[in-house]
Amino acid sequence: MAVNTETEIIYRKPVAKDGASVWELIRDTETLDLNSPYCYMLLGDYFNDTCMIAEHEGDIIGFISAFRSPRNQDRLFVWQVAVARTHQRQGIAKTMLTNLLKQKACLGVRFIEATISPSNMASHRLFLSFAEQRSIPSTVTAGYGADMFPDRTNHEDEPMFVIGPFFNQM
Ligand SMILES: CC(=O)NCC[C@H](N)C(=O)O
Repeated sequence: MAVNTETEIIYRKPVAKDGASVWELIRDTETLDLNSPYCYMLLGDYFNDTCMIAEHEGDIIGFISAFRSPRNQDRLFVWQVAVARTHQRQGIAKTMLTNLLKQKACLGVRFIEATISPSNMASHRLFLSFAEQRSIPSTVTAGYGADMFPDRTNHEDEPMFVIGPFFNQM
């Protein structure tokens, strides 16, 4: 059942104690690589300046994780974008990404990088509409091919989308 939450969503940085709930959200979306709960705690503890939570009535219903590339500070790698099935198609992912780019930690970002597998249609829509609406160029490179993953995981290709350059100031 979709929930109409136009005015009730809270957007905030994650903290370590959100790790278990984020893990459950990623698990339940069934479209992303499920990292360990420990990984999501670390993201909430050490990388939360470039991550965002969407919360509705106390439940975590959206999550975006990202970090500035250590070797190229003008690039923001967006790792995962997830929205609960009950809250999809309401612009929550777009709002999380937009809010994330407004964070001080994203000042000066000129490129967004993300790997998006062919079946991840939600992220395809998110990033391509982000680029189109701002008339920002986007390119796709090989990224991480299916052959890089262990044989029995049947993992899809993870082509790398690069959006930019764009001017991201507060
Ligand atoms: C943008 C996005 O959500 N990419 C997912 C990459 C990968 N399949 C993962 O789930 O971490």
